Amino acid sequence: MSKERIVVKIGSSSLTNHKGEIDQDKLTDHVDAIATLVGANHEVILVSSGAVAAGFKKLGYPSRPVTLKGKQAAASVGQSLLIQTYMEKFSEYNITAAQILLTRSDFSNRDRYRNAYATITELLERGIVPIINENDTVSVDELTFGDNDMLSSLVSGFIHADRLIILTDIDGIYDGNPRTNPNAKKFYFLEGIPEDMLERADSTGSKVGTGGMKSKLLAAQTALSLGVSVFIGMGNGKNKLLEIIDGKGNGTYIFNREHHALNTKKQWIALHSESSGKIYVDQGAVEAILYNGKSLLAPGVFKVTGTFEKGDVVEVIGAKGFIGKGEVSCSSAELKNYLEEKYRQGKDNESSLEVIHRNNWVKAKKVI
Ligand SMILES: Nc1ncnc2c1ncn2[C@@H]1O[C@H](COP(=O)(O)OP(=O)(O)O)[C@@H](O)[C@H]1O
Ligand SMILES: N[C@@H](CCC(=O)OP(=O)(O)O)C(=O)O
Repeated sequence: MSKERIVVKIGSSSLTNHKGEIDQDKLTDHVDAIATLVGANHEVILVSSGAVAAGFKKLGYPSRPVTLKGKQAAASVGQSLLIQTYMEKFSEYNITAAQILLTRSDFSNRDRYRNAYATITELLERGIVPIINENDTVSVDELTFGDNDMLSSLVSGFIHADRLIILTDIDGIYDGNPRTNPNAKKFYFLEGIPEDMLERADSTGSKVGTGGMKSKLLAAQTALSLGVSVFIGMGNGKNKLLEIIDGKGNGTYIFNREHHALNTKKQWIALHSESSGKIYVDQGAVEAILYNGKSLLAPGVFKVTGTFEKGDVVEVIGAKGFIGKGEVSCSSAELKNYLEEKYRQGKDNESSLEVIHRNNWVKAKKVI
C-alpha cells in the first residue's frame, strides 16, 4: 500500500455523548485507528468537531446551546478538554499532536492562507498529527466555514490530500434519512454527487452534530472538485481506517473520474479570494479563455467595473453571466485607459495588454 496523505474528519456525534461530555471509548477508538495509519507510514490530518458538544455540560446547559454566545462559550471549554484528551491518548503511541484553530478569514487572506499551508506541511514532515477545528470562540455567523464537513474538504484540497474520510454516526449515504425512513437504500459507491441527491438531502443531524447529510454531500462535492476522493461512514477498532483505505470500509465511497487537482493558488482564487471588480468580455474572449486555454487579453474586454491593482482577483462576465475568476496582470486604471484609447481611435491598440494570465484563471463550476 503506497503512502497517502489522508484527512480524517470526525463529527461531534462520534466523539461525545448527548449529555455534553467526551465519550472516552469513542475518542480512544479513533486515536487507536489514527495511530495505526501513522504506524503504516501514512500522513494524517485530523479535523475534529466536538468542541461545543464536549463543553456545554460544564457551563450548566442541559443540551447543545443554540445562541452564538452559548456555543462560543461552550466551544472554548470543550476545545481545551478535547485537545487535552487527544494529547494524552496520542502520547501513549509516542505521537505528538498539534492544535490548529482556523477561521474563514484565515483562508480569504492570502498571506494567512500561505502560512497555514506552510505550517501544516511542516508539521506533517515532522511526523506530527495536526488537529484542526474551526476557531468557534471568535468566528461569527457570517464568517464561518458553515460546518466542519466543509472545513475538512477545504483543508483536504488545500494540502493536496489523497482522500478525505468523514467519520460519522451512520454507515454511509442513503437515498433518504434512514432514521426516519426505514426503507431508505444505501449507496456503496457514487461517482460524483448527483444534483438531485443534493436537492433532496436532509440537513437534520444528530442532537450534538450540525448539518446532517446535506452538509456532508456539499463537502464531498467540493473535495471531489479539488481532486480528493471521499469516504463517508463509520467503523470500529484500530484497523477501521486501514480497512477504509483498503476498500473495505462500512460506508459510501465517492470518487470522480473527471476532476483533477487544482494547485493551491487556483484553489485560493476559486474558493477563498474576494473579488475587487468585474471584467466584461466578448464572445471571442469567452472562447479563448474557456475552451482554448488562452490568457485573457485587453482586446476581448469591453467594460470594467471596480477598482483593482495588479495581483487582485476579479470576476469575469461573458454574454450569459459569470464565467470565472482570475488574478489580474494589470490595474483597473491601466485597463480603463486602454479602453478609452481604443474607443478614441476606433480600433485596438497595437500592444496587447495581458489582463489575466491563463495560469491565474479558474473557470466557474457551472458555465452558463
Ligand atoms: N440521506 C441520508 N443518509 C444518511 N444519513 C442521513 C441522511 N439524511 C440525514 N441523515 C442524518 O445525518 C446524520 C449525520 O449527520 P450529523 O449528525 O451532522 O453528523 P456529524 O456529527 O458526524 O457531523 C445521521 O445520523 C442521519 O440521521
Ligand atoms: N466547530 C464545531 C463543529 C460543528 C460541526 O460542524 O459539528 P459536526 O456536524 O458534528 O461536524 C465544534 O467543534 O463544536
